[in-house]
Amino acid sequence: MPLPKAELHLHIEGTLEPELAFELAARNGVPLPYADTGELREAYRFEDLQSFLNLYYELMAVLRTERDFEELADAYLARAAAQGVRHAEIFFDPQAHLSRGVAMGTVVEGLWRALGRSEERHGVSTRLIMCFLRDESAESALETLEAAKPYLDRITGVGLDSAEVGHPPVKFREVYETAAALGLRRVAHAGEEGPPEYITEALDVLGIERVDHGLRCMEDPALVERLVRDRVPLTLCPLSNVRLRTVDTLADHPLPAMLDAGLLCTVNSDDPAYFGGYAGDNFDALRETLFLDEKRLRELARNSFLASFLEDDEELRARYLAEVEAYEFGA
Ligand SMILES: Nc1ncnc2[nH]cnc12
Ligand SMILES: [Zn+2]
Repeated sequence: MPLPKAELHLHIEGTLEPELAFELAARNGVPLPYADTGELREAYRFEDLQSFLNLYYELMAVLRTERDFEELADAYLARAAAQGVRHAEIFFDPQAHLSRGVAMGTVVEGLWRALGRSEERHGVSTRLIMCFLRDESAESALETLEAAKPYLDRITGVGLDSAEVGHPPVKFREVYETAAALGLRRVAHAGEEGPPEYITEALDVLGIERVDHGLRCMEDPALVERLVRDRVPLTLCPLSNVRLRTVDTLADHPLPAMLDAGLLCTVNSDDPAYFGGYAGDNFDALRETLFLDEKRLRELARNSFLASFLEDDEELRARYLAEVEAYEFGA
């Protein structure tokens, strides 16, 4: 039985496996510039975040109907459950669909068909987090939030993703203020490729409650001290960092140093179809390469539930935390 965990940094569009991409391409009559899944997999060699994003946005063209989004989410939930994920807070990128003529309702209702029955079917509770693309304008983000208003009962929070460098958090001050006034939780990618100042700005200006990635905080000791003091969770994605060359190798990953510094770190898969593994694969890789012991692995699992947005169901959080404490490694 795998270690119970929550996944807090997962782009649903990044769970599109090559096989499903080809199936949806055929069903929807969308041409793909790859002969087969093998040739597509060959394209999964990334130089940096942008080279990955180019493929990520290209392949999304196959997602067109509610049924497509439902099947995408259902496939992810099945895989995640098999790797011990008990709770998933799932990002989606509506602007990448709206710009292709796919309506907000198609995306949210499609995802909801899978999420709404996930506890029953997969034993995984879920939340949805709507991300704004930071390389799009602030006006576009505001329009996206407006378009999401009829679906806010299904959306727990907002996030910020896509190309980071050159797109500082301050650009999105207004949309985050509006989101907060609507009662939405706030997270943002910061310090993945961008400098530690973006993390500070996202905390100060956007009022984020969790930092997605946050890797580069280690360059700023005062920021680390603040994150430790305020117990701000970081959603790290180790296999993603290796594939996008944010770290040279997994052995060089700062996660052990971050835990030693007292940071509230969690481990997540980001875009598992592209980066070589789901949540459990990330845990396994850390255990094998960074020699994390049982105490550390349990800490990471505990952190994932502590950092989750389960304030609306503390009983469920307590149940998950009890599962983590009772977990027997090797059993
Ligand atoms: N790792 C990542 N960073 C920024 N934007 C993303 N969109 C999907 N994955 C992402
Ligand atoms: Zn991400």
